[in-house]
Amino acid sequence: MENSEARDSSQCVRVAVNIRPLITSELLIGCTDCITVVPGEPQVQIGSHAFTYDYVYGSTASPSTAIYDDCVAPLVEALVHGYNATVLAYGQTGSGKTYTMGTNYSGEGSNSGIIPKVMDNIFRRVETMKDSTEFLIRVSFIEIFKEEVFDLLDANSTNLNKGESASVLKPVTRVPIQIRETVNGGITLAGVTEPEVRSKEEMASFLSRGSLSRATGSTNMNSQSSRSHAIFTITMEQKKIARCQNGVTTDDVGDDILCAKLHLVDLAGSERAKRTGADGLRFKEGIHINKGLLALGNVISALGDEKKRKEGGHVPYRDSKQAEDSITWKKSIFWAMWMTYGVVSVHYSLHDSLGGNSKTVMIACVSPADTNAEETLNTLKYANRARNIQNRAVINRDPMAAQMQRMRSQIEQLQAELLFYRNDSGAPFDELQILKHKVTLLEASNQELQRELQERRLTCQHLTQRALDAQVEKDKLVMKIESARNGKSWDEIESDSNQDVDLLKNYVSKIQELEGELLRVKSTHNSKRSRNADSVDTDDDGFRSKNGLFPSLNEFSADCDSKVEDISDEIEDEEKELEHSSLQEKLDRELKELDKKLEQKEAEMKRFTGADTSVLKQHYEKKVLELEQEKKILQKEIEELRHNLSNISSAPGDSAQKLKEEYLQKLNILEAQVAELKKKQDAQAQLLRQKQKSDEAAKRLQDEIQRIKSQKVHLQQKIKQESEQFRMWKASREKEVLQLKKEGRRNEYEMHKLLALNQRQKMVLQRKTEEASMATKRLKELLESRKASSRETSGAGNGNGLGIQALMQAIEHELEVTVRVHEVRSEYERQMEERARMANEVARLKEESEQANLSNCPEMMSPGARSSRIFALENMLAATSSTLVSMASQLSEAEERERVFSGRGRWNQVRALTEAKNIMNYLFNLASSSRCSLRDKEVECREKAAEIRDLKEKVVRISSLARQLESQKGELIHQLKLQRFS
Ligand SMILES: Nc1ncnc2c1ncn2[C@@H]1O[C@H](COP(=O)(O)OP(=O)(O)OP(=O)(O)O)[C@@H](O)[C@H]1O
Repeated sequence: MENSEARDSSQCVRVAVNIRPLITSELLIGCTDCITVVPGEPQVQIGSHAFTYDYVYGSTASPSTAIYDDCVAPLVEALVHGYNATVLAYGQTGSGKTYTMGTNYSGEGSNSGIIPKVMDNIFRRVETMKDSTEFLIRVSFIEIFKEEVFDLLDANSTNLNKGESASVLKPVTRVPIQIRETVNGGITLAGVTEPEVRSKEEMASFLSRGSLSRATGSTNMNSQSSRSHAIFTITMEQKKIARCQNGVTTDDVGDDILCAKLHLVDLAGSERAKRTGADGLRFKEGIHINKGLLALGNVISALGDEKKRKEGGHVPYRDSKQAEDSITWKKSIFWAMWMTYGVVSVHYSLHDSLGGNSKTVMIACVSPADTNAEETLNTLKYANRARNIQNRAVINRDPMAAQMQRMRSQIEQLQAELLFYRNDSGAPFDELQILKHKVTLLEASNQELQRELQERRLTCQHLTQRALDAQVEKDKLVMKIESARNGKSWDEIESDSNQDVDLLKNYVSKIQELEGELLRVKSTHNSKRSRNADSVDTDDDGFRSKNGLFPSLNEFSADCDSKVEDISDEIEDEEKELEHSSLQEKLDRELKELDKKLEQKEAEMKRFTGADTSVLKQHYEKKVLELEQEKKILQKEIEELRHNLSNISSAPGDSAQKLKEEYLQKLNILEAQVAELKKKQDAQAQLLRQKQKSDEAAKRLQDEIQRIKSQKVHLQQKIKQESEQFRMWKASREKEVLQLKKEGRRNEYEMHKLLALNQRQKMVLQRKTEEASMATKRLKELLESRKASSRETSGAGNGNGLGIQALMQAIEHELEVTVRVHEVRSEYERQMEERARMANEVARLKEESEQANLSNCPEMMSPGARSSRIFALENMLAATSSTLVSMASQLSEAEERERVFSGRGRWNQVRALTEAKNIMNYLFNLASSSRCSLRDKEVECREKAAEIRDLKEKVVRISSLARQLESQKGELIHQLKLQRFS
């Protein structure tokens, strides 16, 4: 069970890079941002180096506030599940480690930083789980200061009272904690204060108490520099609460006790004494800090080296060979830290093996300033190596509880097996079988789905490729047709097309890119246009890709934005003109329509007014009257006839009868005439009504014509107004353009002047850069040759004559390299000083210009001259930046090789080289400080040499004298002997 857990949770150390913004002190000396973050990728670039991490924050990547959610929250979750976890902030001094970790917590309200958020999250989790789990939470807060461990929560040895300045340390009153080795190879910190905490507030009070006690000091690079490595540890023990069911305590939760630790580490920052301006106590602290960090770097290197990891190579947990061999290991704090605090805390049984029982996140904090490029590069390299460290986090159970758990699961397994062998078809076994079967089925279907997915992916790729090929093929054919039309022979076409295939492919992809860009520009244009003028018909179909294959159409890369901005002015003008012309068109169209309507209405009107309606009316009315009178006369006649008829009918006789008939006939005729007249009268009345109606219609028509006419006038006015507005706009625009052209000419002249100045300055800069690059090139060569010679040395080795010769050669190389490094570094520092001077001048000039603007006082320098000077200086500042970064890169490489070289364990060689280097450094110091005394010494030496020459001459004379005396003596002895014989 634990093994599988261990395998599951095996993972690399995750690394996040946090780039803080440029701070005021950096901006004041003209620093620029030298780190680029690849958009959308966790990748950073500095100079020619590029690194990829798990996360990158700041400098336009994700905001730093997201660090907690992305990197730390999962670790808090892991802690609750029983895993050890570590968050480690690493980086140069002043790079923002304390800010990021929130280690300088000073109470409520200061909630920025990781630790306050961790506290909050832990207690929220505890609150949600308190019904089912019992928690015991403890905290400890220690610092490693000058290779000693101090307890920041120990009330007796706390070196500071609240409010006391951090820089007034009283180390005498603090007693370091003893580091003890445990039986199983681990180490413990004896008697460290580990109080239990029950609430977030309680935990926060311990954090702020420890923060106040932490050793801090002021340096040139950070006014509140942490001088120690601080580790805030939260230990969480948890046990499931047993529940009572029907009066019986259920046993299913077991005796599982989980105990895990979360270490929040804020390391002291690496520093260069020269840049921090550290001396005395600070300088010594700096040495300790750097020494510890170097050891840490070596551990990270070794752990991140895959080859070493596979071979089970040596990991220098302790900072030197001697430390590993002797009991001084206690002083090697990094070993202690790594081992105890889980960052890479090894499986104790494997002692020096690689990886640790912890889920670890390293936050590499960097400053983006180019003055810090060298240190930033070193931090990025270390962070990159740390990514390769493999940890194997396991759930930390109480050993006894874990044993019990193991035994319990073993019993369960045995019981299941027993049931199986007895062929007992009990329900739980059946259930188990069913579940097993289900799992198998699900696994099979999962596999099937994955296979299908894979196939689909392949098909998709295949289809995309085919579509691309088809496009190429189509273009090829179009080209062939074109060539055939141009009268080329078939062979020529064939050979041309073979040559053109690659070209075509390139073009297709190029077109693809360009279309993407065009579409993007077009879409921006369209969106603007649609916002500004609804009536404008867009014709963007032509710009739309005819081929849906190209995914690049959807990619709107950021670099297009700038182009769009550049042409947006032009587009605006075009838009305005388009808008105007389309409006004019629209109004013209409307006007034409009105004219047409008017014509129609007028034609209709004419039809009405064609005949003289009043005459017609009079005529009809007259006619009606006449008919009326005629009718009356006829009716009167009828009346008379009726009367006569009645008279006659009463008279007897034939004649009366005849008259009666005659009258009756006449009456009938008259009545028919009256009926006829009545009909005519009705028709006339009908005509009159119709006439009235048409009059009304004519009136309406007249009104409408009137309305249309007024509309037309209104429209004409509008057109006139619009044209006038457009004319005015165009005039103002032309005026503007003229002004801009004038200004442009002036600027061009100014620019020519500046360019000439810039050219001159560039030449100076180029010369300087060339000098610098020559130096760095030479350094590179030397580093290369040193690498080669170190290989030779290791090949020859073993103390024989050749080995010694090679060693001597290596030492010589080493010395030469040291000299070059020294030269490059002084050039680097000189450049930085120069840059700071330029930045000061720029700031001064800007301030002067502001003051001149405000007070209107006579200026010391003309504005043109000042702005050209500022421009030139800013150009030079920008140019220096890249030189600085490249030099920093060379220096970092030199340092890196040095580290690798010294990390190889060839102690004799290293010692010899170190001594030689010490002598070299000593000589450098001596040379710079006592050139005058050397001259005196030279004079003295010359005098002494003259003395020696005199003495030598004397000696020669004396010895010849002595020889003469000797021969005289011999002669005398000879004569004496002869005399004696004679
Ligand atoms: N993300 C950030 N945003 C704004 N300012 C920041 C940020 N990170 C750091 N700073 C500022 O940078 C300065 C240095 O930060 P900090 O003290 O955290 O650095 P450090 O790496 O802990 O340094 P040292 O190793 O010397 O202790 C502080 O003034 C801090 O306010």
